[in-house]
Parts: sequence; C-alpha cells; structure tokens
Amino acid sequence: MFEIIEEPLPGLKIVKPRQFCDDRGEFIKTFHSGLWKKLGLSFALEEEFFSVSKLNVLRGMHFQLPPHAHNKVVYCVSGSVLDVVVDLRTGSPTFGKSASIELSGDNRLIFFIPIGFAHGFLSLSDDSCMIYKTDMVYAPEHDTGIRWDSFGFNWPGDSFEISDRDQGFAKMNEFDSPFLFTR
Ligand SMILES: Cc1cn([C@H]2C[C@H](O)[C@@H](COP(=O)(O)OP(=O)(O)O[C@H]3O[C@@H](C)C(=O)[C@@H](O)[C@H]3O)O2)c(=O)[nH]c1=O
Repeated sequence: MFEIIEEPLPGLKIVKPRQFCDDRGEFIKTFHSGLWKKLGLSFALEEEFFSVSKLNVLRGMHFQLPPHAHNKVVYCVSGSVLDVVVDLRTGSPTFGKSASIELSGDNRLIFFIPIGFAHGFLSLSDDSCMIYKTDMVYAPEHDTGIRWDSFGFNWPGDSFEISDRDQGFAKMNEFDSPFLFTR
C-alpha cells in the first residue's frame, strides 16, 4: 500500500502510495497510521491544510520552533512544485545540506519531513495545490523560517513571487538552531 522509495537525507522519506485505477479514474490512500508505523513513520495527525499557488510562487523556508516543532507530510494533488528542504539539526552529518524533489499531481509522491528541517517550494505551474499534514497545531508565535536564498540552493528561474514575510527571515548563517540531531 505504501513504499518508501528514497531517503534523500537522514530522516527524510519519499513515500509512494498505491494507485487504484479503473474506468472512473483513480483512488489513492495518502495516510494510514498503522501501515506508516510499520514503515517506521510515526505520525499522529493534528492538523491539515492546503495552499494553491501560481507559477513561480516561492513559499518558504518554514518550520515551527520547539516546543511546537512538527513533523510534516506534504504532497501535490494538482500542478507541480519543486519541493525543497534544508537540514537545520545541529550535529547532523548533513547539517546545512538541502534536498529537493518534484512533487506533482502526476507523480503522486508523498514527502515526509521530520522536525529539524526547513521546508519550502517553488510552484512550477499555475495551479499547484499542496496538501499538508502536521502532528502539532499551528502556533503563530513559533512559526518562522530562514531566507529562501541563504543556504546555497540553486532555485531554477530568475523571477519569483515571494511574500514580504518570507523575504524578511534571517539567513541560514544567522539562525541559531534549537534543533538537535538524534539517531
Ligand atoms: C501555516 C498557517 C498559516 N495560517 C495563516 C497565516 C496567514 O494569515 C495565512 C498565510 O500564511 P503563510 O503566509 O505562512 O502561508 P504559507 O507561506 O503558504 O505557509 C506554508 O508554507 C509552506 C512552505 C509550509 O511548509 C507550510 O507549513 C506553511 O508554513 O494563513 C494559519 O492560519 N494556519 C497555518 O497553519
């Protein structure tokens, strides 16, 4: 039903859900707590939301600070995005490294992003709908980020639509990370 097809950096998982196709269309299960647990993905859903983005919208790089830090599950149900994460875990062998993957309504991939990563994406189409699941509710005073252009990632393109809030975040090298790497 679910298969982990890649672990781009320690703790990050790309999950491929099973697709049931028939004459009517498709059926795809995106989460099952028991089956995910068997795969080593412990995730207690608390909140779910989605966003729709136009072409070249860039959102990120976001996370919630402790004690409201959260694991996040994201996937794209229409359009496509270049999804990007960066490792903020002090002591991690991959601290400061980023990983990216295309998520789309066509490839149906699901990205599990553990606590300690900043997350963002660039919309590659005019109707990119991203679904999010988190295991800690939104805490506005702990919801923050680092600047999208401060960790050496080569975003494709040269003109992006970015919120004022996202433009105002601290740079990666100015950020004093509270996240610790644990095996
Ligand atoms: C994230 C969030 C925002 N909001 C509100 C705050 C604001 O008025 C409006 C839009 O918020 P933002 O500008 O932060 O939305 P956005 O930039 O799309 O934020 C999202 O970006 C991606 C990259 C993520 O990883 C998500 O977790 C989330 O942080 O929605 C909530 O009420 N609940 C939430 O959980």
